[in-house]
Amino acid sequence: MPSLSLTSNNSPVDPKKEKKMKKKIVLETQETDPLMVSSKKEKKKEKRKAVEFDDDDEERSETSSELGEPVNLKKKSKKAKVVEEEEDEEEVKAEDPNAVTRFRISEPLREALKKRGIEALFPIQARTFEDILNGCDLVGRARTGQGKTLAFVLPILESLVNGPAKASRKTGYGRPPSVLVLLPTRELATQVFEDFKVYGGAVGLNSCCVYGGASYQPQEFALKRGVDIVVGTPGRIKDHIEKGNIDLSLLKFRVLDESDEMLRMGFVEDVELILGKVEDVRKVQTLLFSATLPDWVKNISSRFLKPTKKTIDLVGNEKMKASTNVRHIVLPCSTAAMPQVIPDVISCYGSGGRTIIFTEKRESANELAGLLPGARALHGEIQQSKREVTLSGFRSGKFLTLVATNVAARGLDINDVQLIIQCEPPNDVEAYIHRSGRTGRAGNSGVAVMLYDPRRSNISKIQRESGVKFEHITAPRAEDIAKAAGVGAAETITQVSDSVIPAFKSAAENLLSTSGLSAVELLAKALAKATGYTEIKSRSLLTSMDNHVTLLLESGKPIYTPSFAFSVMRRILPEDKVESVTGMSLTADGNGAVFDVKKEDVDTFLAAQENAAGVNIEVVKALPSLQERDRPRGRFGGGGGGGGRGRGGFGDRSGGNRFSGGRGGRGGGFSDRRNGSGGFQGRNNGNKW
Ligand SMILES: Nc1ncnc2c1ncn2[C@@H]1O[C@H](COP(=O)(O)OP(=O)(O)OP(=O)(O)O)[C@@H](O)[C@H]1O
Repeated sequence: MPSLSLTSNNSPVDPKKEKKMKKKIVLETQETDPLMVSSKKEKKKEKRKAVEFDDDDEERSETSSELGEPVNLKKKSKKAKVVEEEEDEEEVKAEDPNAVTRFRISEPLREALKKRGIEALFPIQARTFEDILNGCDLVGRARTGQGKTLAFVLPILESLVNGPAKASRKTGYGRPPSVLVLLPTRELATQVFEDFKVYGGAVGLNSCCVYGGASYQPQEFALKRGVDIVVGTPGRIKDHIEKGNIDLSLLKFRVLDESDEMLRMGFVEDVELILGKVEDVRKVQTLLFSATLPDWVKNISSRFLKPTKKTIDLVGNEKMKASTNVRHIVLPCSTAAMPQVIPDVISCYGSGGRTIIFTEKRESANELAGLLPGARALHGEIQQSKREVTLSGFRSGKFLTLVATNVAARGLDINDVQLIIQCEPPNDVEAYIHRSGRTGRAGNSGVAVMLYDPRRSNISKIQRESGVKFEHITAPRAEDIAKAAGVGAAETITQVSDSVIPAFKSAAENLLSTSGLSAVELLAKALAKATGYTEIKSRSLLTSMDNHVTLLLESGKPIYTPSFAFSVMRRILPEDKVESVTGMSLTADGNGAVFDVKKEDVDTFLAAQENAAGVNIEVVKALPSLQERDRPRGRFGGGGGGGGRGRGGFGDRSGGNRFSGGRGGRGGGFSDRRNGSGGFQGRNNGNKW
């Protein structure tokens, strides 16, 4: 039974309810004031008063009791302690300059935020809130995962229900939208729509999401019925405008999220057409957000935003443009080695959470998803309904590895993504920043591993432009993975019931007496077998290929070309052995060449140096710095081979140019319109997501 206290009119009130009422009054007072409502001192005073009032009441009721005064007093001091603790906690929250209570955010929105565990705004939200609510056009930039979505969702909603946009906003059946949000991908549109649904719903505003690949009818229906917020991809929105389903005459806000991607992808015309439908631009507020804002986007943005626009750039000239919550790692790996290396990278760096693997091409995504146990592919060629099922399965944890093209690079916010693997460095730094930013979100940490061809990859360019200082590692060694597996297996063995011992004891004794191995050695073998190991494969440092070893060749004079290295080897080794060499790369100092040979050929190569004076061949213990070349001939395979044989230095003989390609800059595809045949078809060139 809750204890009752007496109010001034002596009617009994549940103290919990009373406290809530008092709290509400305090919040309401705050709402009437603009930003930081009452000063800290005033707040303290108010609270102190409230507590004193509580105490008085309790004292009155306590003293009116005839029994057990000491008990009651004890109770009171405990309660007072709790109140004090609560007060301290609230003070800490209130002291946070970004506490939600310090902004002009109304009660229902605050409650909705609280339900999702949000009590303070992130810096980009805090820095842009007032400007947006006051009606400014704004360009906002913050690193990935820093909460840019709520940075526009919250002030827009607040403006519509309590702010400047309220007066002229239409309500009722068939109302035209007040807000239009454009995003580059369907998945992202759905995600942002979810936020508008939750927070907009809390203040009585409704939203709808329109994108290609989905049926027109339900979208038309929702638009005709009347909606406050429309979220979608440019192609389908343009279609709806042309069909007369979207009337922008009373639009109050237009938002370009991931603006650089939308404009870069050849959407400039669509976006311009859509934005151009607004007759009186003075009445519309335009907001533009992204983690990356190349200069050319800034220039274009001046066409869409008013000259008085504000720019809040939390990255600015800081060297590091990518997420600072992410460990950025690079690992040399050939295409052929990926199916073996990727599972090991996941076991070493995935922390048991979700992993997203990025490939450049759809076929590579399919192929890799087929090779990795429990992985699914996501790209633009997959039917929309299947794309949605795949993404929701990944979000809900039905499977933990998603192999995706750039369709998943932007904006996607998926819980517990611990690891990002990029199968090759992307062509532009923005793609690196966004892909690696799918982990390490909202203050959490994560790991991004990028696989690369040490001779051709533009790692130093990405490093320079993103400000990331890459950590260089080699593929997890089989010994390390086996060791970790052995520890786990040893634990499970102790859990095996003793009841099995009699059945296996005589076989064990027999083995011990005949094998010539010690008990420990035999047990080690048993653990290996239990974890699926029958041998430990050596892995090349250069290409990460199993059962390959990386060797260094020096000839006593500079080695300027791979052909020269091959010609040196031809003098001392049989042709078939020279032919079997893969991954030929020149060292950065110009004095040597590194390459991979099969494990069983190592001795032949090491012995061959005896045949020529001045030639040195040795096993590489740590990969030296290598010369980087541009990638004119596509990645993995094609060119680069020695001796004019045209064989790929990185030896992807099986798949030709599978992981090659890249995006053709502007005009690369994405078209989620008309035929509904997959949203990322290149319009102007072959950018196949
Ligand atoms: N004030 C906040 N407090 C706690 N969590 C928040 C807050 N604001 C946003 N979040 C959470 O942070 C995560 C990242 O937010 P969001 O997706 O908006 O980031 P972003 O900056 O748009 O990232 P990207 O550049 O990758 O698109 C989301 O899960 C979101 O719910």
